[in-house]
Amino acid sequence: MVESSFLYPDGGGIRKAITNISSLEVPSNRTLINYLESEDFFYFLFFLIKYIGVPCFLMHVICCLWEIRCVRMKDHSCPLPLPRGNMGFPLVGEMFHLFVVGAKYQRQRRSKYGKIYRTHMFGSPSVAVIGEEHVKKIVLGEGTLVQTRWPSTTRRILGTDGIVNGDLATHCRIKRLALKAFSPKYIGTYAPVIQAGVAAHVKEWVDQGTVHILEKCKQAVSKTMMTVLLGIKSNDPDIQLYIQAADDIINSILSLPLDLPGFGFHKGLKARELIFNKLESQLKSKFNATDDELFGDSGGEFESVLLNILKFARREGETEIKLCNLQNLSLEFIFAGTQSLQCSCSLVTFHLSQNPQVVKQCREEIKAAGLWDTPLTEINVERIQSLRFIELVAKETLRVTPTIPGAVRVALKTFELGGYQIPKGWQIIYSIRLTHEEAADPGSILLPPARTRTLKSLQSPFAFLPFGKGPRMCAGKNYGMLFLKVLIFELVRTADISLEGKCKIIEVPMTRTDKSVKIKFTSI
Ligand code: HEM
Repeated sequence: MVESSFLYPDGGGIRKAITNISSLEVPSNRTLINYLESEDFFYFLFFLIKYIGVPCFLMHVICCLWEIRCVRMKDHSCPLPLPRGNMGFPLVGEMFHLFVVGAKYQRQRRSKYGKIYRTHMFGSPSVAVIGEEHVKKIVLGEGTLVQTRWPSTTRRILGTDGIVNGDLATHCRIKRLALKAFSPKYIGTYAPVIQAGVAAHVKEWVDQGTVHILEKCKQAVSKTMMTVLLGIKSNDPDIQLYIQAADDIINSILSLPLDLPGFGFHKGLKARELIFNKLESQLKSKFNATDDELFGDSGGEFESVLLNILKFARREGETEIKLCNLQNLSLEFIFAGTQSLQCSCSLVTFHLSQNPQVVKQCREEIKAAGLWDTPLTEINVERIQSLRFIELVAKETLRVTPTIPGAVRVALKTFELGGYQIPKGWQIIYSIRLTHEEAADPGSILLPPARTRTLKSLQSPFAFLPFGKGPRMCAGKNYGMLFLKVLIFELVRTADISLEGKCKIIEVPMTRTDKSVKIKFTSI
């Protein structure tokens, strides 16, 4: 009896109700009226009200209070209303909705509330913004209306002396140097490493026949990035260790900030130390070198992006650069560049597998340029860069399936957007995915690129923004585009590409093929 009242605090009524529910079928010898008047029905009703109705009602009341609390955080000195929307559940806001429903969540909210709506995401009251005219105001408002702010874990792992988390002055100083290192003039110097890497990986995929494409793209991108960006050679005995460290850094960024063994954040800090030590041993001698030594003949040695940045700063004289800036920058490249490029490569391959007509047109372009039979490593990169159709395929992939679906800012002051107020301190999430969708035929799948020339999205600068826009635009855009173009070039020249089994595209937090997706390569 004691046990029974412990389990069923109302003295066994619930047990009875559960038993009644399991035998809910109304016995044939009793009329419905009899059943409704019976004690069984009373228990059933009691169970529903007490254990489902009351908690749901309380939850509803709590959500209403949460909604009121969040809405009261608006700027009362501003006469404009807040955007329409829903603040979700207390504390977690609409994070569950996003992760359970995926990208459909944003589409549902857009059709319900329009192109500007309020929500609660990543622990802050937020406003989601869609559409070129609104997104333009956000991305160009950096420093005046909004600023980029990453979670504290990102700042602790990546550091605050680089582009992503540096103060405005540091951001501008380092970003200018980074953009120079990725300018068309210098991108050509990295091309041979990209071409050799892509050629070797594509050959391996074709030899294997059928591969899990996301995993293979991860390997291809990581190894090449280590060499080109950080200067860690592909034959370094510890290369796998550094690639693993890069993975740990990416995984730790949005983890719980617990520096305890076994936790992602702890792994991230260890990985950071490993890469910092490697760069210190590689770059210290360059920092201590005289101008003659630094700018003299490199003896055919490959010059990485980081080394080029150091050289630009030294050449300019007044631009100061420290080892910590380059160390932070290396982690930022890993964080911002590796995963986005890996995912984009998996998507480009997937789209090629779905569009044989596009593959055929790429082949015709390559043949017309006289590049069909030349080994990839012997082709001058300018020739690949001049292939416009292949470039359109890369852009079209990023338009239809933008790897990074949006970016986050924080309002520096209360301002107006589309007739609504955006209160100071609120988060602004601008959507790249839905801005692309707004500007194009809804639901289109990799349009034949010939049609994309007339597409509004490629003509209007703020309707096509897979790399963002404005002062915070992607620093590695040229590198990413070149990598994708070289990959498309080599894939269509080498093999027929088809999907094996099911197709599954993941849309949150980054757009990519699912790790189970297999692509079959048949040598031609
Ligand atoms: C196809 C691949 C890539 C895509 C789609 C992509 C996209 C983006 C996007 C959307 C942003 C954020 C813009 C914003 O906040 O408004 C960004 C930022 C950034 N990306 Fe990329 N990216 C790619 C590859 C790369 C690569 C390869 C690198 C490095 C070599 C890189 C380095 C960065 C950096 C450093 C930032 C921060 C810029 C800043 O805060 O000023 N990205 N990228």
